[in-house]
Amino acid sequence: MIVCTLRWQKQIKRSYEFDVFASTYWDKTTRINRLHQYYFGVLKTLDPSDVSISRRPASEPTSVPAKPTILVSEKLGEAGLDVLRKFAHVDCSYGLSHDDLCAKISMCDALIVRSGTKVTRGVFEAAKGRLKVVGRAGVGIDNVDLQAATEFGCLVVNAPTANTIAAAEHGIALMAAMARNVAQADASMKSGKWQRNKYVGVSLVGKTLAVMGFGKVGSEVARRAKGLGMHVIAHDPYAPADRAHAIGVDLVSFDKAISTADFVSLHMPLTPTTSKIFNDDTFAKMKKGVRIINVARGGVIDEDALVRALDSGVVAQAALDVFTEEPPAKDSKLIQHENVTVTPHLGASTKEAQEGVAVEIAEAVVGALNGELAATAVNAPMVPAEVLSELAPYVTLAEKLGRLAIQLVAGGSGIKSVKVVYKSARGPDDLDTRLLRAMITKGIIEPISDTFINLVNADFTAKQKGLRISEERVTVDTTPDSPIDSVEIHIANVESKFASASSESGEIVLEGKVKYGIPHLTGVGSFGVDVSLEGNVILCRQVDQPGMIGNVGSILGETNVNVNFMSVGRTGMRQHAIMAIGVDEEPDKDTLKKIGEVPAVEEFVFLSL
Ligand SMILES: NC(=O)c1ccc[n+]([C@@H]2O[C@H](COP(=O)([O-])OP(=O)(O)OC[C@H]3O[C@@H](n4cnc5c(N)ncnc54)[C@H](O)[C@@H]3O)[C@@H](O)[C@H]2O)c1
Ligand SMILES: O=C(O)[C@H](O)COP(=O)(O)O
Repeated sequence: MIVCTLRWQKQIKRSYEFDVFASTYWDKTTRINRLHQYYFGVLKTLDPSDVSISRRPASEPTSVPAKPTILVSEKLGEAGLDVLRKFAHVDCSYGLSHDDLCAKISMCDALIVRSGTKVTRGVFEAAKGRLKVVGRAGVGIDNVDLQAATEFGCLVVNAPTANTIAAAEHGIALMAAMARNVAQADASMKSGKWQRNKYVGVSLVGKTLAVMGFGKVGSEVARRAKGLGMHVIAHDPYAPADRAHAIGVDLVSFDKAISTADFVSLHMPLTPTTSKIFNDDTFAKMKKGVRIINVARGGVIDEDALVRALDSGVVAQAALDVFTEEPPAKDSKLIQHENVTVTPHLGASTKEAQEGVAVEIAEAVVGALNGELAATAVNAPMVPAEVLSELAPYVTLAEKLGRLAIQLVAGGSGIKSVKVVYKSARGPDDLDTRLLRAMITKGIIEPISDTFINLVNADFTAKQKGLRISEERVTVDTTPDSPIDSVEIHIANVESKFASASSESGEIVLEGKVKYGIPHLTGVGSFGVDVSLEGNVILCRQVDQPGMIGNVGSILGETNVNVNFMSVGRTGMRQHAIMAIGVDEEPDKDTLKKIGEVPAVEEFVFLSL
């Protein structure tokens, strides 16, 4: 806490207490300037010489993080915007061109889109590392380049549930409207005609509906179609049969579904496997006169093939909400086809769904910017909150062990494989190590590259750098109250800067534990040590003899380097020992040199955290 006294024309006007941005600004002038930057908008007449500052000794200054900026590139419900505005600067710039989006994105921490914004690799490149989260206010994430997001360490979250019913209702609406020529008859009447014979429709009751993709929307469509008296079958290679049976739906093969249905309703995501899955071949297998509804994604249909199937009468009608290109060309044969009913991607467009989606995505994005792992993460493992809080100190331990390990490798690179051993009283199913593996990867890679590593891109980056991280879980007989007893990092086939860190098998080995919530280094090579990992670490190998702790301690003390922890591990009395010293500051070169010159010190290394 800083106590700041402000004066106008040499009179003391007021004292304020501030949290300053960063506690590292020790000298008074800098701090005054810092406060000026913060308050200048309010105190325009203030001159730096009119501010006196004293640091309140009793408490530590805390940092005031700057508000993040969230760019919303498509219309989002007000309730969602309210959630965002409480936390961030919100820039609602709807309808940006791709170039304008790229120009803005490096000033944004998060981006919220619907299906109309293409979040390409170019967007991630233009973000220059600032973009942390992309929120998709809806289900389909085919407009976001997930591979690029992952490579750039950007989390992608979606809002997968709030528009399900809206989409299902739209599917049913399109099916009924198509079957009874509602749109065509409406247009005809509005052009002054009265064509009762032309628009004779077909009934839904008793007809077979094939639901292709029995997920959230597909199953809701199935439920509603049953209520309309239809016979419903479904195809979904990944859906559990009992969920389908529970609502009286049979799961069948793709060919069976398309060849027996009178109506085919599409509800699968657009993926490389489903792209153009409805094509000349598949239309040829359908019953003549079949009717097709698509509220999923335009790309699952080969649209030229659909036009051919409509022209030949194999497909009697189609009702489409989604298109390969959106908006489609005005003269598109498909859109203009008299047997086709179209809507401009309205499946999710109800007031209720849009408010729900907006809140769902706003909460996910705010949570992600706050460092929480989102439950709807698309490109990162989802770790439940309770697991996360239990693992928190081990996450810190994992990263620090990684950082220490890489600094022990001579040359600092050239590592091909790292083995991590988790010792735990819990069974393997009870121990989620993805987060720990990611943090070890972060600790190992960040000091030797300019890549920022997080849970999103850790595995990808390790693979890209040719680093294989293998994991082994060893069950030990300790208390299962704590998730992990110890974490070990083994790096094989590398030379160590500190020979004593290599075990008998020649691997660099470090072991760490969490004690009272604080990460500790507890093993180096074959030596047991115990040093809390709160600052930097000096490792010294020495001949075990009296006075060593005092000797090294006083060299550090002479240059005001504070020792926060010290421990000695030895092979035997008066034999070799390793002294592990935790230091708050980084000693200068001369101080380190003096430590190396202590006669009993055989080797030493400074490791910064
Ligand atoms: N038109 C709209 O406005 C609108 C609104 C909501 C959802 N959608 C789209 O609808 C689709 C479904 O959404 P959802 O929320 O039900 O998603 P979901 O993930 O709950 O369901 C998709 C289902 O498709 C299945 N599937 C995957 N590959 C398949 C394949 N090759 N064949 C058959 N099934 C396959 C999956 O197993 C899953 O059960 C998505 O494409 C989504 O983008 C569109
Ligand atoms: O995938 C979805 O959620 C739907 O296609 C809705 O897309 P929209 O948010 O652009 O309406």
